[in-house]
Amino acid sequence: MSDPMIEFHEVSKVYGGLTAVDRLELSVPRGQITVFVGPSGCGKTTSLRMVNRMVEPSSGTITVDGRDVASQPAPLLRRSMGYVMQAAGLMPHRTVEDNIATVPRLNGVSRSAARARARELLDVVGLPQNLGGRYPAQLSGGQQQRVGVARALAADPPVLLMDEPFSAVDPVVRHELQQELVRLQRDLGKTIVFVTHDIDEAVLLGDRIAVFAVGGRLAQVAAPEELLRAPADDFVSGFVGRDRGFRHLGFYDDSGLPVEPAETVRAADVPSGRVDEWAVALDADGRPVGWAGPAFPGTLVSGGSLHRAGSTLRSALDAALSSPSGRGVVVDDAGRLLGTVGAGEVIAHADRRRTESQRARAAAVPEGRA
Ligand SMILES: Nc1ncnc2c1ncn2[C@@H]1O[C@H](COP(=O)(O)OP(=O)(O)OP(=O)(O)O)[C@@H](O)[C@H]1O
Repeated sequence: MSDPMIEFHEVSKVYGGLTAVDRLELSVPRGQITVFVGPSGCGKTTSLRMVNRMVEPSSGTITVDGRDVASQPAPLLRRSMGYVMQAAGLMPHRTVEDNIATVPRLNGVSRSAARARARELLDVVGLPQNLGGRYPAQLSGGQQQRVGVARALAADPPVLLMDEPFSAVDPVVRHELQQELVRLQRDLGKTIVFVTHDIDEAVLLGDRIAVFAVGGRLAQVAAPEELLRAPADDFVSGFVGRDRGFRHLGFYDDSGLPVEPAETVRAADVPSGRVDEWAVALDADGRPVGWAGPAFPGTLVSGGSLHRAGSTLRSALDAALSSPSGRGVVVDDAGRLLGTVGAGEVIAHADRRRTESQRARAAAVPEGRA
């Protein structure tokens, strides 16, 4: 690894007779998101907490930016890294602004400067400034998690440790928070270690994924694409799941995927009209709002998911499979209809892409190593 930010050398943690983390050897690259994933009780949280000395290792060493964490006072070390946990962990009797300002205040920043920074950070995490004067209980779960992220960023630490930060919010908000984290990471270039037990979240967020197995053993570290393509052993392939082939479609964009022109009908005409074949119903701006079908005269049938041109084959296949007509609806960035795709075409295309990438990999392997 060219530029590690955090390194675990032979790190173990034993509680009584139980090995929570077993001789962990791992490098976390600078400026990327590394995800620790694995089933419950396999040592992910313990490994994360040893980085900022919330938990002390039984043996081994951990370095951050080349310095042994054991050589630094634990309270200072903790303040030098952002930490976000599942329940946001906000102080209930302090306003949002004061919660965010906590670490800068501990670091000696004046109250007014710390509050100004807090207001700036509300913006960074996508919250309106007027929430700054509220108390945590007056926010939704998703808003509280955003405040938790803002608080972790307040002292501009190079490292963010995140322990299942989005697991308590509903799936829609969770997806929003995940997208935001990817954006933040791109903009701020932090080194992020993110714990989850959800392989989908790991694949979505991780530049690299470390899969932990029961007994605190590191089973595999790899980029998401490699993890799905070549799980190291039965445990990893079982954990990444039977539908890993389907997930893999998320790594191919839709370039070259043939999009067919679609029959269309104006949504306003559907109630009276009859159609001979499936037609996409469009609003006045050319945006799909459903389907008209021969077996459903006069009815606007709700559509499936929409596939935005340029996104992945996974999204294209989902659009096709969720569509009442069997044709996935493809739209442009403004949400206007471009055409349709069928599931068979997506799969045939995925097959072509896979063959191409296998050929490219084979060509890249030095002679004698294939
Ligand atoms: N303070 C503690 N005292 C004793 N045992 C502990 C302590 N903290 C964790 N353990 C044990 O160590 C093992 C690893 O726990 P850890 O919380 O790191 O797992 P995890 O992978 O993060 O699990 P989860 O996904 O459920 O949070 C578990 O068996 C747990 O019961």
